[in-house]
Amino acid sequence: MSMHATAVRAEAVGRVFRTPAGEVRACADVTLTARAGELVVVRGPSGSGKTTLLNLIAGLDRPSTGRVVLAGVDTSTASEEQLLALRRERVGFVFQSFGLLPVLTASENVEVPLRIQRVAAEERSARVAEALAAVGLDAHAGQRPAELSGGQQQRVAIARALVVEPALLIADEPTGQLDSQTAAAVMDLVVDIVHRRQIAAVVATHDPLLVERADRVLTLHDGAVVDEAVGPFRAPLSAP
Ligand SMILES: Nc1ncnc2c1ncn2[C@@H]1O[C@H](COP(=O)(O)OP(=O)(O)OP(=O)(O)O)[C@@H](O)[C@H]1O
Repeated sequence: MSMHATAVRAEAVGRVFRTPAGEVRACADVTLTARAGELVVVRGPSGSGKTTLLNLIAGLDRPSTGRVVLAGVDTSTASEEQLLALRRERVGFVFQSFGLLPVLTASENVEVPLRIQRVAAEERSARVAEALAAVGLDAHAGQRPAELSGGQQQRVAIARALVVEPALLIADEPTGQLDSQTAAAVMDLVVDIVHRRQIAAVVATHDPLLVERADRVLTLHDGAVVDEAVGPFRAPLSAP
């Protein structure tokens, strides 16, 4: 993959939900591109459509209008099987609630996506060890989620997202349950991983520290982009 490969592109995407109370336009005419090594932050008040947009670009949901091209595949015309494979192999997910399985150890949690992909045992253990080391948790591999701090649990979730070597990392309020100091450490880790591994990341967050580090910030209101800003820390394209 080249340095600036497009991991996902949403083109004039809309999503309408039909409810007993009528139609809800959760996403309206949103265009967004996330390239390898880029951190895109999506922010906006509660109900502004952040989760809806993340679901669309991650291939968990399909748009009502417009299109999403994820790892080169148009999600509107892809089959359910293709979408499932795309999500498993190309997308890493991190959620506010961590989503770890409580009976499994940290390394077993990280191993789950590789088991689903039927990766051989020897390769699995090498990749799990590498992913846990990348998030600084090698010493905690045998501990269950309840035996880890919130920040450590979120780092396990990040390792689980990374172990598939995704083109796209999707994170929905990843630091929402963490105290500010732990949140800052987790955000540093995410930013470092995005840049070092050249993964495209789209993160829904209110956290000003992450907004500050973003390459692009989209602000949503009632499903529509009301502001789009280029981050101050983006390296100039023609750096000497
Ligand atoms: N499956 C659904 N069916 C009907 N309406 C939905 C559905 N999913 C979301 N909505 C509506 O779409 C709008 C956007 O919701 P969404 O969850 O995307 O917002 P959000 O910005 O992620 O909010 P929060 O910050 O509170 O998580 C809301 O009005 C919500 O009620």
